[in-house]
Amino acid sequence: MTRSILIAIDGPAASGKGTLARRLADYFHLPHLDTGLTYRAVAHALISHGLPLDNVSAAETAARQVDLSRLDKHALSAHAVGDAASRVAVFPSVRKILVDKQRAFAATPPGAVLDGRDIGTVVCPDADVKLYVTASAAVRAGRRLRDIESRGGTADFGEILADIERRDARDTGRADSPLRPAADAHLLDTSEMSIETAFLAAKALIDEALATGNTA
Ligand SMILES: Nc1ncnc2c1ncn2[C@@H]1O[C@H](COP(=O)(O)OP(=O)(O)O)[C@@H](O)[C@H]1O
Ligand SMILES: Nc1ccn([C@@H]2O[C@H](COP(=O)(O)OP(=O)(O)O)[C@@H](O)[C@H]2O)c(=O)n1
Repeated sequence: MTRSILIAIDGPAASGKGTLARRLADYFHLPHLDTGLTYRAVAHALISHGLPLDNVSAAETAARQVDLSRLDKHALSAHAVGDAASRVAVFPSVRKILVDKQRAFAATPPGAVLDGRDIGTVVCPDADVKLYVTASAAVRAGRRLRDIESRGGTADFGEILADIERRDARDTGRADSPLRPAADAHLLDTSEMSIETAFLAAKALIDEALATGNTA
């Protein structure tokens, strides 16, 4: 019987963690969960009902209704929904509801790849391998701008950069589960890496950790 493999990937907005997580999940034949979508789904539900993002009890209700098998990446992908998600993500009661669902996903054989902000530190502290993916804020803003333009939208680089820096500050500065690398995470700065180079670097780290049993 093959053992379960759990890969935890964290990092700031537009660092490339989702792209990397999908490639690794495909390569290692593991299910993938983009945990950012769970926070986006809560924010999207509040916005759709015209409710303020600091309505904690409505956010808790929306969090309870999140169904991991029905997360609509396309509907939740807007840049503004990411910002709104980081506002509901500060509430510990909302986090607890979502983290319980994320842990259940991670605990199901044959393992999984999860990406987010607190996977290596809080959701799956016993993951086999932990990666912390970064890139400079300017590189990340450029990537997000290209994302928006590729969907036919327009945006200003300076505004996207300011949004990214504000979100970084909110995610690293919150009291509950702030964004930070786990002590045993492998750091991967993709500022100067192509998607393929980042994938090969991550795969090498994971292959080595699994072969030596020297997992995170
Ligand atoms: N190493 C890379 N080099 C260039 N572009 C990248 C790289 N990694 C990801 N991207 C692109 O940057 C954008 C953001 O990547 P994504 O994986 O969605 O980031 P995150 O999940 O961290 O928000 C996507 O358009 C993706 O194709
Ligand atoms: N595990 C996670 C994942 C996302 N989040 C929050 O949800 C927001 C949106 O996450 P995301 O991963 O979809 O954002 P992007 O990196 O795709 O821009 C983040 O800015 C965090 O505030 C979180 O707190 N914990």
